[in-house]
Amino acid sequence: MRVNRLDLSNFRNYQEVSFNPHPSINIITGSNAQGKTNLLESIYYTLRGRSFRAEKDRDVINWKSAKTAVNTQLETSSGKFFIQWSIETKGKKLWINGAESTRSELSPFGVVLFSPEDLYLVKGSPQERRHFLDYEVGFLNPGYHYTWKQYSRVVTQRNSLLKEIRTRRSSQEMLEVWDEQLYRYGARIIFLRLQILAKLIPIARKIHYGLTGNQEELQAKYLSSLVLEPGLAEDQIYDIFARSSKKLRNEEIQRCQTLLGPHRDDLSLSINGIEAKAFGSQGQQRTVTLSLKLSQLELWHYEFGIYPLLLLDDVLFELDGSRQMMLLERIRNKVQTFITTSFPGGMEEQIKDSGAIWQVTAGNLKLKEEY
Ligand SMILES: Nc1ncnc2c1ncn2[C@@H]1O[C@H](COP(=O)(O)OP(=O)(O)OP(=O)(O)O)[C@@H](O)[C@H]1O
Repeated sequence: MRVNRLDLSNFRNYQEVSFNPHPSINIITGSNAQGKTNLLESIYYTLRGRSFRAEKDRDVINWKSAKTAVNTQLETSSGKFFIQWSIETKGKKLWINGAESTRSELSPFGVVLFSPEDLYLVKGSPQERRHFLDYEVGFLNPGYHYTWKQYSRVVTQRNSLLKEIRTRRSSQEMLEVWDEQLYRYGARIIFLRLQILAKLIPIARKIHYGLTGNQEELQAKYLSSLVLEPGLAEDQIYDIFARSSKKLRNEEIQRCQTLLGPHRDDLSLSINGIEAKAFGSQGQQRTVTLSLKLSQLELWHYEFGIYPLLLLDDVLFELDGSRQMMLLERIRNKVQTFITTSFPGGMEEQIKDSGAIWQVTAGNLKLKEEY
């Protein structure tokens, strides 16, 4: 899958810009605050229908304008697609090949982003790792998001009810209704997460081993708030969830909180048997994140037969030379990649025959060198 052309009109600090990226590696360079990340953001927006950093859609509209347009010509193994976004303060619209469409119709088009914030995947709270499981790999199963939304709703409602039972001494009868839904959606989420991880982890381990010159072994394990043995079916997880939850009923009422379930789970990540969060160096944590991100690419390819786009925002050059080389070898002529950096020194040699360097200056983009 690749972007053949991107036209931006009043997107962040770009007024009118056309970009015909290289089919393989694109290095976007320039001083600070020139628009490198904004360019990546526009590509991400095209494919996900939201920004990876703006809280509100209107933030991406150029300050001097009332609306922005992002038009992208995309090519995949199933054909050519023209994706148009029009974003205004009052709302946004999407057209795919001229027909008004919804965001969910973008699901066949994949994009994997690695930005500095993603380092929290290793060093952040369990919530960051659950976010990875729910938003970044959950999409591989079409029913995942629906189940996850239903589950979140049930947890919120159940927590309010627990509070009511405690403060107003209401009857516990209503809890039964929510409990059944909690176990059903919860067991499904855990089951799907385990299924996805069973595919993702072996790929990530292999990539990590390669990126570290066969020096480091990555271990990743799902940490559930329930006591689960390997290989359980969904209804077995349901039963364990129900049994364990009933034992905690009184404590849940006292604390007004649902204490068990996938919203309390985590993913443990270690390198050569040592916990990456507490003991990994910055470079090691970065490599673990990169291995997980690259395994997303491979998993997507395995499931759908095409590689998504890869966006690396300010992260490649924090890796040492050999890890950079290994990364570029993996993606060269296979994955269309966009890499931002203020220091492209030495890249010319590495992207030989397979990339281009672009210069961004105050919202203007120009081809610096093509290889
Ligand atoms: N809605 C907007 N309209 C106009 N300009 C904007 C808008 N939002 C952000 N900017 C400006 O865009 C500029 C470039 O931002 P961007 O984050 O892309 O920089 P960058 O080149 O990636 O820099 P760095 O190397 O520091 O990460 C900033 O100076 C910012 O003020």
